[in-house]
Amino acid sequence: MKVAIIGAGSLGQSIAKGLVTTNALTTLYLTKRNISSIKGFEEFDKVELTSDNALAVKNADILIFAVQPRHFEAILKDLKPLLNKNHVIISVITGFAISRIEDIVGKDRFVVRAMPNTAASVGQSMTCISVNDMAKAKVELAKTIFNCMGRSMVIPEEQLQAATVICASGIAFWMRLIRATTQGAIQLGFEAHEAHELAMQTCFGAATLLKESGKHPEEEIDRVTTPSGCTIEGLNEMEHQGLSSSLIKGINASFEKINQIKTK
Ligand SMILES: NC(=O)C1=CN([C@@H]2O[C@H](COP(=O)(O)OP(=O)(O)OC[C@H]3O[C@@H](n4cnc5c(N)ncnc54)[C@H](O)[C@@H]3O)[C@@H](O)[C@H]2O)C=CC1
Ligand SMILES: O=C(O)[C@@H]1CCC=N1
Repeated sequence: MKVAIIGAGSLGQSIAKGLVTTNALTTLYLTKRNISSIKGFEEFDKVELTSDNALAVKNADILIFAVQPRHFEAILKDLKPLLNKNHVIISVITGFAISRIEDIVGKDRFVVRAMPNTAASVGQSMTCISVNDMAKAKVELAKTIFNCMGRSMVIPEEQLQAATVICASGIAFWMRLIRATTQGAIQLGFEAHEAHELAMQTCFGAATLLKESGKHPEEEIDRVTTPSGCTIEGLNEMEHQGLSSSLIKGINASFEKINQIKTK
């Protein structure tokens, strides 16, 4: 695979970190207007850094666009003359519909819209993928790419905005929950670094329990809650204060906002 990431900013670099150790990769082009901040990637033999998008497009088969939404249209229009029928065009750009990409490159091109998250950099992204009609033949390839940096799920494009809230913004939501748990632990007497480790590893353990057992969260909750014990006391107080409700409302607010964001 020869891959180019056009726009190696925050998300583009997370994807690059997830991809760089993949054996299937022969070359990874990283483009950015000013490449001085990504020099660290030079330590990888397979990585080529350039500010020349055209060079990357000419030399790669798989193009991952990770620029800001407002820049995407102009960049794609510029590169259009260089695109050939074998290129797989992958956009990770929020809110930019496949139909808008097809309007620029044509319906006869392989177009994939994907939404990874920043945990791609540590091989733990949850990436949702949608494809145009042409790229139905490239679904396995798209999954292979994103499975290199975590797990992936193919979903209808109509659900991609919701997936962005749950999985991409979701990283921030979970961070805030971990942070709040840390604050609670400090109040109970732990040093900040200890509190952070306790919160993080407990969160990791909870997710791993569900992943490995396939159980519903309530089943695992039942195993922890001693009758009249401290867990149910804490859980009930959290619910009286609206824990589940505030999370659900936050997710809905985020979804309303993402549907208002104009990408032009
Ligand atoms: N899935 C996720 O977790 C997230 C997704 N996003 C989406 O990912 C996309 C990228 O977001 P970020 O990485 O946060 O943005 P960013 O601003 O960090 O990265 C964009 C990069 O594109 C580069 N760039 C701009 N014009 C260029 C050009 N003509 N040629 C080559 N490179 C160019 C910029 O120098 C910058 O490094 C956005 O569309 C955003 O909506 C953003 C944050 C999180
Ligand atoms: O906050 C945002 O709007 C973008 C989309 C998902 C993550 N970051």
